Amino acid sequence: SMNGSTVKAASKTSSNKVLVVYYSNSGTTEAAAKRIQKQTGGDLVKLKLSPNYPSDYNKLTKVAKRQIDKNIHPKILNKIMMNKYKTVLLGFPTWYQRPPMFINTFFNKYNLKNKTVVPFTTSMSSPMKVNRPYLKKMARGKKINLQSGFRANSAKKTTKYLKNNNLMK
Ligand SMILES: Cc1cc2nc3c(=O)[nH]c(=O)nc-3n(C[C@H](O)[C@H](O)[C@H](O)COP(=O)(O)O)c2cc1C
Repeated sequence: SMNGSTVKAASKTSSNKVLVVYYSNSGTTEAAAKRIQKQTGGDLVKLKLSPNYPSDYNKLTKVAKRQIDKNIHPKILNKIMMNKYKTVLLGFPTWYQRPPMFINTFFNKYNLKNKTVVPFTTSMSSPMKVNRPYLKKMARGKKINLQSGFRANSAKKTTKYLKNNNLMK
């Protein structure tokens, strides 16, 4: 039947599960990811990187800049069973007007074919859209349903995006 309980049961099958996967250095993206996890009812995974980034701001800026200049893709150590998920919310801080270089690794390491990937970022002021050309390039040719995503600094705007995109649990 098409009653509400049938629809609800169907939405809980494992292939419809949401993954919220993120990296955060100073905690802003982490706070956003935890809010998004609660709102979507998804699984939460923090990326473990090798080498790990320094927390000291000046050191971090140097390491992050060098990775861009040398096209370094840091290792991601997490094993993630991607086949469990249909939708992947991918969170990262915006660094130098673009995604950090481990996001390249993310798109290469995991099989995201036929999945919806919803990027979200936190930043001092840069909008999500500065990241888009880079993300589009990373997703190219992989049959990924890449969404425009959102800047997650504002809880209100996050809620609005999740509602508009039918991602609330
Ligand atoms: C290396 C580096 C580069 C950054 N570049 C930008 C930038 O281009 N635009 C911006 O608005 N904020 C920039 N920021 C600020 C971070 O995006 C912002 O503080 C973010 O919320 C940090 O997330 P986190 O606390 O999860 O690590 C930069 C910060 C760092 C450390």
